[in-house]
Amino acid sequence: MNEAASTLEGWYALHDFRSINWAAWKAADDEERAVALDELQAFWKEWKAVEDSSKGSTVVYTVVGQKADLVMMHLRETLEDLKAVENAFNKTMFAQYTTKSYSYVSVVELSNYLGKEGEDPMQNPEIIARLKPVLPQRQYICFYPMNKKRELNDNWYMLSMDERRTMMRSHGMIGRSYAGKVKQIITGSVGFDDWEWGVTLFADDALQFKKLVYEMRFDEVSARYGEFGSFYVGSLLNEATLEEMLKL
Ligand code: VOV
Repeated sequence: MNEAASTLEGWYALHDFRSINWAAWKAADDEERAVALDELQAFWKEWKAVEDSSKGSTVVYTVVGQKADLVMMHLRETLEDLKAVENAFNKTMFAQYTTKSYSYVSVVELSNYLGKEGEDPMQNPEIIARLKPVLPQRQYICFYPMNKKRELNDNWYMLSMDERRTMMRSHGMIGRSYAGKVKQIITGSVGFDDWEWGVTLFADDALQFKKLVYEMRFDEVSARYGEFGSFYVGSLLNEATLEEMLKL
């Protein structure tokens, strides 16, 4: 049997995409809308408290285009915690004015391709911080799921560890040239969702997503072995910008 990469897992992730039912939102009266918004703002404060107690992290972004209107990305310690936050949102008044567009379940993952020999990664605070990250509040988010191919001639999983490591090194070099411009969070979803990984990128300049993803398309690991799902892009929401977005 070929050597599997060993992986480290951190917080569980839920990307929860919702669309706003504008007809229902507009049909509600002022008081109903105010109650829904208040409840949502209170809920948001609870997410912040979870983050302050280092038990998870949440960010909320708009989604541009018709795939969804917003995405709540939650990181939590367990799948039960993720389900609880999803349920709690579903029970809010605001949720009645939304429909479910898409969701993605995964877990923050690091692989050992570029790890240092002989080092126990769990003793490295940088690794721990990457496994349980506070999600960045950059202006833009980009999310897409992906696989590595398992076709007869292009089967990632039949390559030797050395071949995969060489390609991942090249991948990492391209990624590193975007340091400070794009922050990536890779979440593994084998056994959890329809694709093998979720890729979540954060940047203050959305064009850097295009440049990075395009450049990676020429790199063997993506050019030859990458398969990609739908892309979602949007901008950061906070309590104030959410209110602005929902104002009639
Ligand atoms: C912002 C830049 C950036 C940087 C610095 C970066 C670096 C690295 C390193 C060092 C490593 C390996 C160790 C680890 O950390 O796990 C990875 C791992 C991974 N990556 Fe990456 N990646 C980036 C960015 C980045 C992008 C944009 C994509 C999407 C690919 C594309 O074509 O659209 C991606 C994918 C992945 C995946 C799916 C994995 C897991 C592969 C596996 O087989 O296990 N990644 N990645």
